Amino acid sequence: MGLLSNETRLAALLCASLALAVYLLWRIKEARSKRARLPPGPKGYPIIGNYYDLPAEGSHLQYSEWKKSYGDLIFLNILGRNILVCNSRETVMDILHKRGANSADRPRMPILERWCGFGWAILTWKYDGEIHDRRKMIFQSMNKDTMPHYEQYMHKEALDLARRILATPERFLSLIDRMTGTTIIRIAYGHAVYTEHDQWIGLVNNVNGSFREASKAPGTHIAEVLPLLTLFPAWIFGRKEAKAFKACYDSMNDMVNLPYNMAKKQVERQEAAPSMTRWLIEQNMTPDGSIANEHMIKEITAESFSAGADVTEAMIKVFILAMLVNPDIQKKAQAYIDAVVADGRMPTFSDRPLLPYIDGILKEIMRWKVVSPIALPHQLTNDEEYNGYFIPAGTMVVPNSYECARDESIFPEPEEFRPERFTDGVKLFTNIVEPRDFAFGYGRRVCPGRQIADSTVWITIVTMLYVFDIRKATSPDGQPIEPDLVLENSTITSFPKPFVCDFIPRSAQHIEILNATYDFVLPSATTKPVPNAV
Ligand code: HEM
Repeated sequence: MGLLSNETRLAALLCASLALAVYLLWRIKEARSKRARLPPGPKGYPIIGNYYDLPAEGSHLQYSEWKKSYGDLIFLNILGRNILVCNSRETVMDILHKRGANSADRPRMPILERWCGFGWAILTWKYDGEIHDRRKMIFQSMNKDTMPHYEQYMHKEALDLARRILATPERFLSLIDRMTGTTIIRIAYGHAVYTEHDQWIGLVNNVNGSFREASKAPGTHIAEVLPLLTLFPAWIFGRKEAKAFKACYDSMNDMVNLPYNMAKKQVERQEAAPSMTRWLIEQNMTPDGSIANEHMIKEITAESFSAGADVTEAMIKVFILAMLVNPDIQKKAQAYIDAVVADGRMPTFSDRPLLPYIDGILKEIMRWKVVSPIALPHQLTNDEEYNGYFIPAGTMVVPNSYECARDESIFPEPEEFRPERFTDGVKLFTNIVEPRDFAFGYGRRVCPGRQIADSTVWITIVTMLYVFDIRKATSPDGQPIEPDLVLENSTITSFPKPFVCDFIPRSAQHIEILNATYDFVLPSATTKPVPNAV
């Protein structure tokens, strides 16, 4: 016989059941109340949620449209994944900057990681473990000792671009594409690209080409809906699919290993030009001659190489578009440059403080057409309460940078290209929102390459404006050809659609000075890719 009577046992059982029922009711009520406190958003369908509400590309346009109905915060659910869209500068800053400790993760990108071989790139990682060391390494490799070398590379490549455009102006789009690649290759590895068919450029092309193929493969679309499938090898979709993903995987692998191994050999032979790789190897060299953290060094240099070129290219093309449709601004910028270089030389980085109007143009390029319109998604680590709303842990946070740049209360008539928002030509205004704050992403995941990107675009702008009048091309019947100002959206980066224009050298003297400057900057790089233009 037990110590408790049957009545007592029954009473205890009843009490426990009651407590459990109360607890369950409370949980259900709380879940309901939390659900009721989710931010508003389009209703969606059972299971698939808002899957069909979003276009495959250019989702920022739909978010901006929804802002009219739902406001600054929009909550979506796509196939079970919660998504919070921050549709104003205030909400972006509050969630991604002020609450940055809780919003620094990334959603998993299993297709990129497992099938495309991109798992080594920090942009696919959660915000823990080695990512801190890697981001620190990138920042540290851009320091006061290395930046002057990188600036010389940027300057040389900008001059080289101007000379190539002089020689074959009709190829200006592909030349800009090439130049942003060669600049970052030089910064990352110290390698100067001279020939058209350089193997290093080939590596980037292989990666881009195979990645495009893999993204188009039906398996990718199916796995987007059912990410668990990425736990299996890609050949479950057949031989063709497996081949596409393998090509992607192999090209990513090559990009991590081949340039690094070549640069490392040059460092060992003490023949390496300054670069991120050289600097990081030297900093991590141990007394026994081995390199500490070598896997990190080769992966972050490869990531800089792959992450930097496309977006910089898009920004420079936006600059050309802006000049085409704003000839008065172009003239004004040239007048400022001419006043600073009146002694018959080209502008250099040391002129930057004297040329606030060029910085005004650069800021307006970042604002006018945001080339990373939704940056990269972040993810909440824990539940979040914001303005009375409940946002569950694991929610993917999408900043609508495009909308931030079009806030009429800050930037009246946002469609207009107007550097005067930021400068009177004598100084830069300090009381206006800084477009870099939305062009390069947010909080703890802000772009670690932004200083390089900013300087590359600045020196390119000032060089192009010094050498050329950029004008609309004319059709055979003599009419100016209007460029399409609407950007073409891909998943992450938006690009100007292919367009034509004329590059008219400003005078024979400008060309002479260009050629002389080209010979003067980094004179040790003697192999000349283009004969002196006349
Ligand atoms: C105009 C050129 C560039 C633009 C507009 C740009 C923009 C961005 C944006 C919007 C992000 C996402 C930030 C976020 O998650 O909130 C990002 C991330 C990143 N960018 Fe850039 N970027 C540029 C150039 C570069 C360059 C030159 C490098 C390398 C030297 C670079 C390396 C990276 C890396 C490694 C990340 C991932 C950071 C992380 O996930 O923690 N970017 N960039």
